[in-house]
Amino acid sequence: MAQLDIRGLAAGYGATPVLRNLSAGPLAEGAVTAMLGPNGSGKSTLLKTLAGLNPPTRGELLLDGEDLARATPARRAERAMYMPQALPRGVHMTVFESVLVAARSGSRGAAGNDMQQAALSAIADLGIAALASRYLDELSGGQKQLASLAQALVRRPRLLLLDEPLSALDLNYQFHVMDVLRRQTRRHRLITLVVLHDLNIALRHADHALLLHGGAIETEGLPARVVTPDTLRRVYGVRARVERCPQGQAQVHVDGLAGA
Ligand SMILES: Nc1ncnc2c1ncn2[C@@H]1O[C@H](COP(=O)(O)OP(=O)(O)OP(=O)(O)O)[C@@H](O)[C@H]1O
Repeated sequence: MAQLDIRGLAAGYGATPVLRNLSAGPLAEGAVTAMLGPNGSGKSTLLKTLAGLNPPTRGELLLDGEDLARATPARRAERAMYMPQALPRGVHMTVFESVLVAARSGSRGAAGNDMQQAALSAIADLGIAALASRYLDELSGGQKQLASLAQALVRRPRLLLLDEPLSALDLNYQFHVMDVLRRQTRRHRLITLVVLHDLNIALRHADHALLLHGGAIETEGLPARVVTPDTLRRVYGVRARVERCPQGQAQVHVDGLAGA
């Protein structure tokens, strides 16, 4: 079955449980799923568990029917690519070299020229061709984030896990990156999960949304069905409206804190 199914997942840190009996999906291939929820609700923990960095204490993570929780690290690395919230520092490599290394680590026997071409086109897709020969440790925060996205996308994993990939990006790049993510997810039939705090971006660009609250899924479905005044009050504690702008796009307007 071509999809990701999360069933009865429990995970945490040492004796501290974070995710409790969490089930979500099926998340379809070719779809971008926005992972939403307040600070500390368990979004990064869920991504890290999917990436194999934080083994679950219970449950199944079925990717195309295969349980990732029981896969070897090598098999998981082949199938899933995880981009953390905090990017590695002090890597003295050019953007092009870093994307080429990522392309090689994900390739299955592709020729050298093909990988160079793939690296160049991942860099061009993200609109950072001008940065190709710059060193990663000399880039701005947003530029580094774009280079990391190029490294993630060039791998073309089955499961793409991105933790707040827009956090350092300006308005133009936020839109552009979500557009690239959607196109690549469709074209290469990826299953993409992206942690977002901007609900309007989720409404505008995601195909599906998961809303976490206290380590469990509060609700899941089409973004416009997940992001509602009711869920915003219950989960984020705000009074908000979700209204369509004149162009028809749903947008969140926060009027104040719930109870204020
Ligand atoms: N390494 C860790 N050790 C112990 N507890 C942790 C660790 N990392 C996270 N936690 C706890 O797990 C809970 C969920 O954290 P997580 O990082 O998954 O939340 P999040 O939804 O990604 O939050 P944010 O939006 O702030 O990034 C929090 O209560 C947090 O304090």
